[in-house]
Amino acid sequence: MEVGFLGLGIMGKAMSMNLLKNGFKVTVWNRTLSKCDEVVAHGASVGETPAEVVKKCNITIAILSDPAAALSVVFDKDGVLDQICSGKGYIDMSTVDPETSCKISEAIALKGGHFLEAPVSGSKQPAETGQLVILAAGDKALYEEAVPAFDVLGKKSFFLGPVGNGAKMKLVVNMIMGSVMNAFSEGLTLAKRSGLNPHSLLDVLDLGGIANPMFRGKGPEMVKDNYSPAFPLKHQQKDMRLALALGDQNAVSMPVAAAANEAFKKARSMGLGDLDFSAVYETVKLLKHSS
Ligand SMILES: NC(=O)C1=CN([C@@H]2O[C@H](COP(=O)(O)OP(=O)(O)OC[C@H]3O[C@@H](n4cnc5c(N)ncnc54)[C@H](OP(=O)(O)O)[C@@H]3O)[C@@H](O)[C@H]2O)C=CC1
Ligand SMILES: O=CCCC(=O)O
Repeated sequence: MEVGFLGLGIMGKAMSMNLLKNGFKVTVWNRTLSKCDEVVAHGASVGETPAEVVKKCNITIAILSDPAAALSVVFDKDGVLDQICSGKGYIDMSTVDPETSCKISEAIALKGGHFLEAPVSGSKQPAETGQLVILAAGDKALYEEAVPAFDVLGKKSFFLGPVGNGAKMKLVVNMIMGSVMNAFSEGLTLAKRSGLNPHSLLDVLDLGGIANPMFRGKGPEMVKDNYSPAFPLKHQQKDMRLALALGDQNAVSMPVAAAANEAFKKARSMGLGDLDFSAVYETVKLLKHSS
């Protein structure tokens, strides 16, 4: 199977390499073209523009930073819309808001093409090992056609119905994750400030009812102040912002998520946006004792 792949950031690079490893023919494009070199060394071809990739491949996957990037790659000159047509499918795996997905879907349908949104749960390591959770919605026939690729990229795929439902599910999940990360940061700080060993806290948490892979994976690194990026903090803050907008639209009061969003904004203002989202811990540590 031949697929196009747009966007070779942390996720896109790992996912396209994984497709190559599993025998797919892959043609890649990235805004900064030099980032294609490593995947090309592993057998990928390069397209000079998104349009060139779509022209060559019947299915093109994208995973880009945010709604502005997702829209630009489709609508700008030499973008996806230039070449999408009947018989071709476009799958956007970026985390965006439902409105962005719907806008892309409508434009592609007008050209006779097929669209699926398919944001993912899971981060750099699950992307490298094909253990993502795929939250697809939109064109069911395209979903079925993409299952062989999804089976390589993920451990489980969900088809959630009409376009927008994948984006909504992803935003709800990441809203919860961002709020939990803030509570975890406060807990680690409280443990340390009150004289406890933070490693003991991690051991206790890992044996209880709120044990989870995030505490297990990120906790020891946070204690070492290591925020090497798997999921960049700027993207987590984008997801909180988009989830809060979804809350506005649905009149859902979300004070916990709103406070978490403020902490991620604070972290961005401290220049931590390109670090892992666990660097929000630094905003809690920053608050000094008042007595
Ligand atoms: N990292 C993670 O753990 C996860 C991330 N996600 C989501 O996946 C998406 C990608 O994340 P990740 O790989 O971490 O992000 P990165 O920041 O590592 O990569 C972002 C990608 O988007 C491209 N890009 C940014 N702006 C534009 C633009 N205007 N036009 C074209 N391309 C653009 C970048 O190109 P260039 O190289 O030129 O800058 C790069 O390829 C995001 O929506 C994120 O929320 C979802 C699950 C997990
Ligand atoms: O969107 C990013 C999700 C990161 C994760 O699930 O660990």
